[in-house]
Amino acid sequence: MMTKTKLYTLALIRNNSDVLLGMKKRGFGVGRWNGFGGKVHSNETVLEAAKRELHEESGLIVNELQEAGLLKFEFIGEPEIMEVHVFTTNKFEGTPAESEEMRPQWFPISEIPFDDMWPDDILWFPFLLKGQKFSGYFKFKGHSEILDYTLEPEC
Ligand SMILES: Cc1cc(-c2ccco2)c2oc(N)nc2c1
Repeated sequence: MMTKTKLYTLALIRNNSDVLLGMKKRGFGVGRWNGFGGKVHSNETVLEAAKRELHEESGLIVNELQEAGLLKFEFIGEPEIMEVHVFTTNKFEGTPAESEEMRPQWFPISEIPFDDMWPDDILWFPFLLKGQKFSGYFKFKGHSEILDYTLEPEC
């Protein structure tokens, strides 16, 4: 089967020792805490999409996002590979506000709710929190079982 890569963004906002997560209220990943992001439109760059999605989902305005990592997700039996560009910043304007998609909440980095997040997160968050860029590939069976993965720091 021919696989097709689709671009997504994911932004993790920091404020000193806290990280901003959103509870997904509907759609893909519903019921899990995650960063803010979504699909990249054909008329925008990945960076523009990351800023747009963050604003749509959290109300925050960011002028700069730094690249944090790259994650590729494959699902057994599905042709699409999700190529997720991960960004982070601690420079933002505004106060997080609930949207139709997301309910935002600040978490101390010592209390990140990994049990209620995508199962890959506990694996790559340490790189993110250390400011070490990373590149990962995860093969999922359904939405909760990782069959195998690769994950490495990228310089
Ligand atoms: C399979 C998968 C997808 C995403 C995703 C979709 C759009 C943005 O991210 C994830 O995000 C996280 N943290 N794990 C994830 C697993």
